[in-house]
Amino acid sequence: MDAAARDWFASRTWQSVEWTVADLVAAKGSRTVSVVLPALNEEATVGDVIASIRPLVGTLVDELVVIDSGSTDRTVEVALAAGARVVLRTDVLTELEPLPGKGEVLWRSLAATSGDLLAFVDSDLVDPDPAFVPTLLGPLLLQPEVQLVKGFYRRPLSTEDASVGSGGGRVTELMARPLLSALRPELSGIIQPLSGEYAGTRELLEAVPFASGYGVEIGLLLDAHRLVGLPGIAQVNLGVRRHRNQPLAALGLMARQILSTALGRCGLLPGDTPGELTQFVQVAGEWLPDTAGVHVTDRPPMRELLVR
Ligand SMILES: O=c1ccn([C@@H]2O[C@H](COP(=O)(O)OP(=O)(O)O)[C@@H](O)[C@H]2O)c(=O)[nH]1
Ligand SMILES: O=C(O)[C@@H](COP(=O)(O)O)O[C@H]1O[C@H](CO)[C@@H](O)[C@H](O)[C@H]1O
Repeated sequence: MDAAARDWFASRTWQSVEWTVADLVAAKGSRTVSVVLPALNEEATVGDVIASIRPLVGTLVDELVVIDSGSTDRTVEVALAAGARVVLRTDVLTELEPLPGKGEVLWRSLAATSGDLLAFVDSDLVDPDPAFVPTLLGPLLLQPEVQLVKGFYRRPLSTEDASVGSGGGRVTELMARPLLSALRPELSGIIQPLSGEYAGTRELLEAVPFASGYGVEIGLLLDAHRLVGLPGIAQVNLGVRRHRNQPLAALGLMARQILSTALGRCGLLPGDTPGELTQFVQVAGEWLPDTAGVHVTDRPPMRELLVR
């Protein structure tokens, strides 16, 4: 392991946490916390994810927001019934036509919320752990230098025994981790670089661009490293994380978006370069090409748009 990564791993990894919610509320002082759940057609799971966080609202958490990504199912209704505030991507920055993608709604969530600190939690989690948010917020509230906290966990695939499985994080293991080891070995100590559960300061999150698609996590990690260095980044053990696993072909498209963003952030590919991915499907015994466009736009740092 890269020497800097090894030193960072030793000093900024919490394998277990000693703080309580009460400790964090005391440390929070006048700072405010927004929890944001990006959601695209998550009617089956968003209610439970909200329920796992809602007891913190009013103490550790000041606002719990589902940012909807154009759902066509009952995500909005379920989220409202579960007690979250729901913001449609067209409700905010209305002058900008929404782009498709997870990063787009996370970027828009900065304009829809006011917390000094933000925590992002995916809406497709299965058996979400109420400790996720307090564990993520700990280093931000207790370590002044830290501006980005990534969660890590054992990730069973939905087809595996949840008590021992670890087959999840397929894009992480097969693409993101090898890519970071090649291009940014200092970040090779990050256990889950793509984890969808992470927290950051508004100061950092409004200072960096957001990749509009699935490249948002790798882009934020690379930009955080560029702006605040390893001392500004921490990682916390969240235990076990299960979610709805997409099929391999969908993860191929996700990986292609992540690759575009990472190569752009590392100066190896001009940003916003349109691309495509050709995959193959078998139809009546024949293998046929299936080509999809991959054009992931970066949204600019929010602070360039918002006059506070
Ligand atoms: O265009 C999108 C794609 C995804 N998501 C949300 O982002 C989270 C992670 O997306 P997904 O589950 O598709 O990725 P995976 O976890 O499979 O890597 C989930 O809450 C999705 O509902 C979103 O809001 N907009
Ligand atoms: O980590 C991964 O490899 C992918 C796919 O996970 P699985 O193989 O379905 O467990 O999931 C993550 O990647 C996305 C892109 O960064 C994030 O947006 C998701 O939140 C995260 O679950």
